[in-house]
Amino acid sequence: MASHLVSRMASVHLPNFSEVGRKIVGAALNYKSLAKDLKVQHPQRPIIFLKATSSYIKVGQDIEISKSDIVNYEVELGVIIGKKCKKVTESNALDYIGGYCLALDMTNVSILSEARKASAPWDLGKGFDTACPVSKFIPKEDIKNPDDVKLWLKLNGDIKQNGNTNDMIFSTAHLISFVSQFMTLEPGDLLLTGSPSGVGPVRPNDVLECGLDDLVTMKFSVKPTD
Ligand SMILES: CC(=O)CC(=O)C(=O)O
Ligand SMILES: [Mg+2]
Repeated sequence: MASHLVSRMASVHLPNFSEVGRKIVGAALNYKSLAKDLKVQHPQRPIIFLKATSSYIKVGQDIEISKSDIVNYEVELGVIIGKKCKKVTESNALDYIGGYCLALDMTNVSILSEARKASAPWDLGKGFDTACPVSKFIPKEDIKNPDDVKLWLKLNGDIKQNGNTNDMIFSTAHLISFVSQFMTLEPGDLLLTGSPSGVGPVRPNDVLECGLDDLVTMKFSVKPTD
C-alpha cells in the first residue's frame, strides 16, 4: 500500500473513509451464534450486500431513526482495504488489509423484512443516512488475527452483544477473497464482517456503546427524525 495512504488513513477518522473508499460491503448471517438465535441454517457461501457511503457517521454524530420503524444495532469488525484487490486467493487476502475499525451495521428491519419477503434489494434497509457509525482507524498491526478479536455492545448500559470473531462462519480472508472474485475492492473500501448474536432494536434517546478488544470503544445516541 502506498505510504501516503497509510499515513492519511492512520491519522484521521471518518472523512477519509468516504473520500478514499468507494464502497461499504457487508456480510450477512456470518456468525454461528446469530444463525442459532435466528434459527437459520449457515449460508453455503457469503451473503453480501452494499451499504451507501453516505450512511457513515463518526463519534459526535447521532443515529437517526423514525419512531415508526424498527431499527436494529449490529456490532461488527470493519476491515479497511489497503490496496486494489481483484480475484485474490484466500491465502493472500489478508495482505490487502490496510487497517480496521469498529462499526455498527444499523439495519432498518421494517424495510429489510419487506424486501426479503419480496426478494427485493436490501439497499434502503441497510444504507439509510446514519446507518454506518464507525470508530477511529485501527492500524493493521494492532490486530494480529482478525479472526480472534472480542466485540461487545451495550444498550443503555446493559450488555446485549458479547462475541468474538472466532465465531464467524466465513473467515476474514475468505470474505475478502470471495468478494474480490466479483467486485474489485479498492483502497478505503470498508468490509463489514457480520454481527454476533444479540442484535436487537433501538428506540429514540437510547445510547449504544461498543468496543473491540482493548483497542477502541465508541458511543452513539439515537435521535428521532419525526
Ligand atoms: C439481516 C442482517 O441484518 C444480517 C447482517 O447484516 C449480519 O450482520 O448478520
Ligand atoms: Mg450486519
